[in-house]
Amino acid sequence: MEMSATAFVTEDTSWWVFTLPAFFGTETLFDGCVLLYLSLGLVSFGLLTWAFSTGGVAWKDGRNRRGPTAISGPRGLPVFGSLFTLSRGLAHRVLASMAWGRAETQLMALSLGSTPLVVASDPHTAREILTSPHFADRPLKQSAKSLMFARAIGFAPNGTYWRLLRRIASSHLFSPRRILAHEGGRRVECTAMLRNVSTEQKLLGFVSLRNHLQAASLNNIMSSVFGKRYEPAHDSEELEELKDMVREGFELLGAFNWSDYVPWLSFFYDPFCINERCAKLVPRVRELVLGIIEQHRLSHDNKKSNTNPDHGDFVDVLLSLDGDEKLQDDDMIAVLWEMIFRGTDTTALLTEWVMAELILNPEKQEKLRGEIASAAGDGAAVTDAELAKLPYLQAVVKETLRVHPPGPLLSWARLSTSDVQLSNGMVIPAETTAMVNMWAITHDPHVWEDPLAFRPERFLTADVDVRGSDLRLAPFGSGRRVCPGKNLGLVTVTRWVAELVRSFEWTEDPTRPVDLSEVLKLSCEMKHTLSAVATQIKEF
Ligand code: HEM
Repeated sequence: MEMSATAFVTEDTSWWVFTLPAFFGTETLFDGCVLLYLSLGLVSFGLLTWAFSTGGVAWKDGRNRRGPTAISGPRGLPVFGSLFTLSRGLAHRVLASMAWGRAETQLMALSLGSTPLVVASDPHTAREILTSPHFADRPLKQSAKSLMFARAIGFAPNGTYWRLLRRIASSHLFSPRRILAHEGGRRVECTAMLRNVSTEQKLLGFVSLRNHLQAASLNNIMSSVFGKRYEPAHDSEELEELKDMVREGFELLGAFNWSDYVPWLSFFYDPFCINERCAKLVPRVRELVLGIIEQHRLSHDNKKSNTNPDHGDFVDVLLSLDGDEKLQDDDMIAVLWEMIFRGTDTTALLTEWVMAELILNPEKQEKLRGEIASAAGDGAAVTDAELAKLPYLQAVVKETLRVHPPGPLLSWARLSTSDVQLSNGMVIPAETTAMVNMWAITHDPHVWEDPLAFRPERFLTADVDVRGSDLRLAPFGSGRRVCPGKNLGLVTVTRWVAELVRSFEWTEDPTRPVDLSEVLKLSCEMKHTLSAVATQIKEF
C-alpha cells in the first residue's frame, strides 16, 4: 500500500524535511529527497567554491589568477561576500584598514554579492586603472538607471554618445571662456551669502554655515544651468519643490541598494523602496526641466539677435547645438539634471570642511586672511584670476581636498570592458568593477608625511596638481572620465573661502564645538553641521 506523506510525517519528528516537496512543488517523497540532496550538494559546492576563492565567491574559477601575479583579497561571507562590510559605516576607512592590514594596497579583490570588485589604494595602480581606455565605463546602479542617468555624462557607456557629451562639456559648458563669463554672477551670489551670514549672526549670535553654502550652491548651479536664480521670498514654492527633488535624488543615488549586487534580493528586501521612489521622482523632474527648456525655446524664438553664447546658460548651449551634436529632449533633461546633482553638494560640502579646519586652526585662518588682504587691498574686489595666484589660499583648498576628499572612493566606480594587464603582473578580468580609494592614498604615511595633520604649508614647497595628473591627490579622478566640472568647482570654492575669511573672523562657538566626524552619502560630508561665531571685519 502506498503511504501518504502526511501519515509518514506523524511518525517522524523531522517534519521539515517533508515540507520541502511541497515547497519545491514536487509530488512524491522520492522527488523531495532528490531535491534535498541536490540542494545540499549545491550548498556544499557553493561553500567549497567560496572556501577556495580568495577575494570571495565572485572570484571563483581562478578569475584572480589570469596574470603572473594573483590578485588576493578577503573571502567575506558565502553568497554575500564583503557586502556587510561595505554597506554600513565609512566604507573608505574600512577598505583602507583592510588594504593596509593585508598589505594589499596595490590591488585588493573583493566580492559584493556576485559582483567582482578590485580596490586600488596606491597612486601607481590608481593611475593605471583610471587612465586605461579599458576602464572608461561605469557600472550602472539601478537607481541611476531609473533616474535617467544612463543618458547623462556620468553613467553613459563609453561610446559615440558619451564622447559627444564630453565634447559638449569641454568645449561649451565648462570652457575657460564660459567660466570667466559667469564670474560676475558667482560674485553676486557670494555677496548675497555674506549678507545672509551677517544677518544670521546678528539674529542668533552664531551661524550654521551649511544652509548658506547649500543655498548659494543651488543658486550658482541653477544660474549656470538654467539661467535662473531663486529668491526665497518670491520663489518659495518652486524653490522648495526643487530642493525636495534634489534631496530625494541624493538619497536614492547614495543609498546602498543590496539588489545591485544580489539581484534576487529585490524580491524580498528593498528597505529604501528604491524603484517605487524613483518612479515617483522621474515625472516631477521631467515636468520641471522640460518646463524650463520650453521657456528657453520660446525666448529663443522671440530673440532678434544672438547674444554672446558664453553668457548664456547650459540650456541655451544645448538648444543651440545642431547637426550631429543635436540632443533629444530626454537626453537634455538627463544631462541638465545631472549637472544640478553633481554641482550642488560637492562645492558646498568642500567649503564646509575648509571652514571647519580654519576654525580649528586659527593661526592658519589669520595667515590666510593676511594673504588675501595684501593681495586685495582695501575693499577692492578680487578676480578669480588673482585668487588663483594666492599660494596659501590654494594650499588651504588642496590640503582640505587631501584630508577630506569629497568623493573618498571617487564617487562612482569604473568597469573594465576587457582584461587589463597591470605593470605589476596582475590581470583584471573584463566586467570587473574597480574603485580607487583616494582617501587611503591621501592618508597613507608612505605617500604623505604626517597624513593626519592639517598642514597647508606642505603645498607651498611641493607643486601638486589636483586636477588629475598627480595620483597622490586626485580628488576629481583622472583619465577620460575625470570630473568635467573640476575648474568650476575649484573657482567657486576658492572664492567662497576667500570672501568668508576676508569678511569675518571665524571662531568656535563653545556650545557647538566643531566635530570632524564624517558621514558617507553620495559624498563624504560633515556628520554634524558646522556652526560658528562670525565676527564681521569688513563691509561687503
Ligand atoms: C569640489 C567639487 C567636485 C568634486 C570633488 C568632484 C569629484 C568628481 C569625481 C571624483 C568624479 C569621478 C571621476 C572619475 O571617475 O575619474 C566626478 C565626475 C563627474 N563630475 Fe565632478 N566633482 C566636483 C564638482 C563638479 C561640478 C561642479 C560638476 C558640474 C556642474 C561636476 C560634474 C561631474 C560629472 C558630469 C562627472 C562624470 C564624468 C564622466 O563620467 O564622464 N562635478 N566628479
